[in-house]
Amino acid sequence: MRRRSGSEEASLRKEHGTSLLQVTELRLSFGGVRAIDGLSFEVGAGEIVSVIGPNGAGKTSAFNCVTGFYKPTGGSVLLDGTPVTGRRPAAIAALGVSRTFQNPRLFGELSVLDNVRAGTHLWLRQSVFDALLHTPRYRRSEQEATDEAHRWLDFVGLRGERAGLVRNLPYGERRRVEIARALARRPRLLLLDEPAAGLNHTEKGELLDLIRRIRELGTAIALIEHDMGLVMEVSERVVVLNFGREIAVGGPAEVRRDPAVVEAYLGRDADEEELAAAREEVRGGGEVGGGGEVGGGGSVRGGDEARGGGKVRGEGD
Ligand SMILES: Nc1ncnc2c1ncn2[C@@H]1O[C@H](COP(=O)(O)OP(=O)(O)OP(=O)(O)O)[C@@H](O)[C@H]1O
Repeated sequence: MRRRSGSEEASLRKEHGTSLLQVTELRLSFGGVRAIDGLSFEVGAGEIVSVIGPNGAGKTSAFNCVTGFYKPTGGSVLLDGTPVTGRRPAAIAALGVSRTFQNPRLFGELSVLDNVRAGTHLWLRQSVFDALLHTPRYRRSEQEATDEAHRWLDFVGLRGERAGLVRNLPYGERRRVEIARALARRPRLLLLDEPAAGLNHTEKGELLDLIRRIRELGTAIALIEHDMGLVMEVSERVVVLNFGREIAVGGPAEVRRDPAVVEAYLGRDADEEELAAAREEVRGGGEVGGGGEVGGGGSVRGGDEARGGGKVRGEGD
């Protein structure tokens, strides 16, 4: 088990400036289940941080607390020093936090383009008066939204038809649209929840390139991912969770050597052969997609759906 020392914290700040996202002693319970149990981690401005851990470790719950979809039962979330703990998703999005979901949540009955245009409404300045009367200002801002949506679709490399319904796109393309919509919100911090799930080898390579290009824009990225090849390749820091707590943090090379990480993925009763296999998986094979899915360990699978207990919110809440 490894915790950051005070001097490590200080050098982290020096390297990345004041943390863009600072999560401290976060707690979240669903009835008797402690989904998050005193979790602390940070993301610096422009940094790529991966959050990994076995199924049920609390990764998605942590993202849901950061983005306001779940209301934590304790602890704090600071964004650029401003407390946002327990605020609503729309308020947190307006402060520059954007996200994607484990299963893309798009408006299936809208076109590809309109899905991305929806992201621009966070910053478009339109009054009800402009919209009702279709004033020149309204028409200009609508054109601006369309142009920007096209730019983001170019940026993510969308191959499919933009005027058609988003639900007719193949899965991998829908994932791109969801990232384009998140980017259209012009975030300072982008949270990606398992963006490589369901992608083929080529698509994973393209995702790796896309994540790097997003970061070049100055956007910080927090990434939940089971594909260890991708995690090891793209992350500057990796935070490892188990049972709702951080059990290790460090650079990819450091984390994959950490015995606590291998054990978390496999459980305590593993024999030598299983441990060797798990080490290999955590290592990720050095190439994108090379590590396959890392699972095992924690046995409960989470998800986005409310199953009672803690306070859960929807986006429009
Ligand atoms: N809405 C909910 N209601 C009840 N329990 C929940 C809810 N969301 C998550 N949990 C529980 O909280 C714990 C953490 O789940 P979470 O989905 O955050 O884990 P995860 O690390 O993201 O897992 P995975 O890698 O499988 O997505 C699990 O025990 C899960 O069953």
